[in-house]
Amino acid sequence: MLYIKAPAKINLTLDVLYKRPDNYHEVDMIMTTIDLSDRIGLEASQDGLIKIISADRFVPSDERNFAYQAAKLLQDTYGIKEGVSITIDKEIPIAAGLAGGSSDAAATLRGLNELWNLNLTIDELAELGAQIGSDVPFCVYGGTARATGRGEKIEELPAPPNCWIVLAKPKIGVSTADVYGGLQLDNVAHPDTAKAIAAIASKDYSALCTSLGNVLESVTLKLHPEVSMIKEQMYRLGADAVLMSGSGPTVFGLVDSEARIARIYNGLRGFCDEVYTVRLLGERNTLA
Ligand SMILES: C[C@@](CO)(OP(=O)(O)O)[C@H](O)COP(=O)(O)OP(=O)(O)OC[C@H]1O[C@@H](n2ccc(N)nc2=O)[C@H](O)[C@@H]1O
Ligand SMILES: Nc1ncnc2c1ncn2[C@@H]1O[C@H](COP(=O)(O)OP(=O)(O)O)[C@@H](O)[C@H]1O
Repeated sequence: MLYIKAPAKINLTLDVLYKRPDNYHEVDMIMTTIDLSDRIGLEASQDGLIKIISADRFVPSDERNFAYQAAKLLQDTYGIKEGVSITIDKEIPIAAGLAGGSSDAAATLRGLNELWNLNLTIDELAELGAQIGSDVPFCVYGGTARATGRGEKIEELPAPPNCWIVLAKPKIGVSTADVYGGLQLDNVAHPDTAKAIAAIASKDYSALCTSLGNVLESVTLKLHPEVSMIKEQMYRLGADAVLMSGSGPTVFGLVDSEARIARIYNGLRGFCDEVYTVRLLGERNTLA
């Protein structure tokens, strides 16, 4: 069995420029991976079948699973006759704005490249991944990147300044399509992406904290007031900066002192079931 880590991402910035004729939105965002990961196990089989095994009943076990789609795409594109059993140990909350499904697909692409001896480059894997979802190319590379286009054009960035991340996920699932669909671009505050990139380049933690922004908050916070409540609570408990990740509803806070982490974590546990303290991974994935 080959095991691969599939880390979650957060969006440090998420700007939407305009709606495109293909119904996607042109985005400009900074994403970075965190050490909250699913674990993907891959076992080759000779029957040609793709099987999904997961103890989590919310993980689709058929062709709706993005990891299934990744394996099928490789089989169809390269005429692979082998099959694979894909075991997904789910740690990343589902439909949370953390790209769990996309990361499972990306890890499956990286792992099957090795298991099926395909010898594809990481750029080729990322290009294939774009056929599965807009966040998959970023997840193939991992690390920290600016993503443009519909999210599939990836430009590597250096690791952000060292800090802790507190994540809190309210008990609601959010549909990415619904959130983009509800966006009204004439009345949103756009993040300063260039300032955030400069802050990352110079490892300036304070400047990074003041340059976070996500235009999708304008939609999700209106639909789900509990997300605003969690943001306020995180600020009150002492986080240096707080933002919703992706289309939500997960909220993350940046903290640069270990001493404050326990207070924020414990304070949030009072009224939110799913709270995590994680580190930024910063650097890119190795190929497998
Ligand atoms: C918002 C973000 C930010 O990282 O993440 P999540 O909240 O999903 O984690 C992404 O843009 C989500 O990417 P992903 O979840 O891969 O989306 P896709 O499967 O490609 O698209 C789902 C739907 O979202 C909308 N969509 C997605 C990407 C984009 N640039 N414009 C869009 O309008 C489209 O309606 C599309 O049909
Ligand atoms: N491997 C997978 N893990 C989780 N969800 C998956 C997976 N494959 C497909 N999905 C579907 O993708 C949807 C979005 O899930 P996810 O990727 O976790 O969230 P998000 O798009 O908010 O980052 C879910 O509703 C789920 O049914």
